[in-house]
Amino acid sequence: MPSKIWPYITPGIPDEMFEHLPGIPMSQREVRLLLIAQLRLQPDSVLWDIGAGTGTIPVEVGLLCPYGQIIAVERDEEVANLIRRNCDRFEVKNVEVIEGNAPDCLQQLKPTPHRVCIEGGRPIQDILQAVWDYLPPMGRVVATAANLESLYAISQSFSQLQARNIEVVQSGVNRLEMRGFSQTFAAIDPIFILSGEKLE
Ligand SMILES: C[S@@+](CC[C@H](N)C(=O)[O-])C[C@H]1O[C@@H](n2cnc3c(N)ncnc32)[C@H](O)[C@@H]1O
Repeated sequence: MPSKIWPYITPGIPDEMFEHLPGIPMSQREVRLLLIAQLRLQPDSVLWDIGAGTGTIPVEVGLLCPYGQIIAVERDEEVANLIRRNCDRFEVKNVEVIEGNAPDCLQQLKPTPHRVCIEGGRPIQDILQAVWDYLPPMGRVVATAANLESLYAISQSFSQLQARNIEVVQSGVNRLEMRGFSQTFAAIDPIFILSGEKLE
């Protein structure tokens, strides 16, 4: 695979075009699309991506929002370097990668965000509470949950924070695959995507 891929029209970059590391989770393309739609981005949005993993969101948003700034927060040094390599691969220049543990590292992030994506970090309630203090009125948070406990925790936090326009979507995506001699539909792990806005 070439080290640089350019140009690429987003959104919806195929998963295999990113460099991945074994054991490091990444948002699957169709789920990523739902998540990006919920962010409701503008060309100059500032996005914090907390628990940025493989860096698929920073790459897609960096390309979609040419005047935007993306701050990718990742606690693991090796994974943070993977995000940098994926940004280089797509020649994305408007992403800054911060190695740090949320929520402790959030106070050092500049500028403050219009949009926040949360896909990693526990306890999720502490991260949501911390993020809320940095959001402007009408700022949006999109958080994902892979299990019932996370769904409940995020939902409860939104309620405590008095988030407005809360939406919850669960993905249900099947992809055609060859299994032996048969073409079979295989399910992608369903994910809950929750979003909410700060009123004031
Ligand atoms: C599900 S993955 C994110 C996948 C990503 N959206 C992608 O498509 O590549 C979650 C990531 O969050 C990171 N993480 C977990 N807790 C964190 C925390 N408290 N602060 C920063 N990063 C964290 C993990 O190291 C992991 O790489």
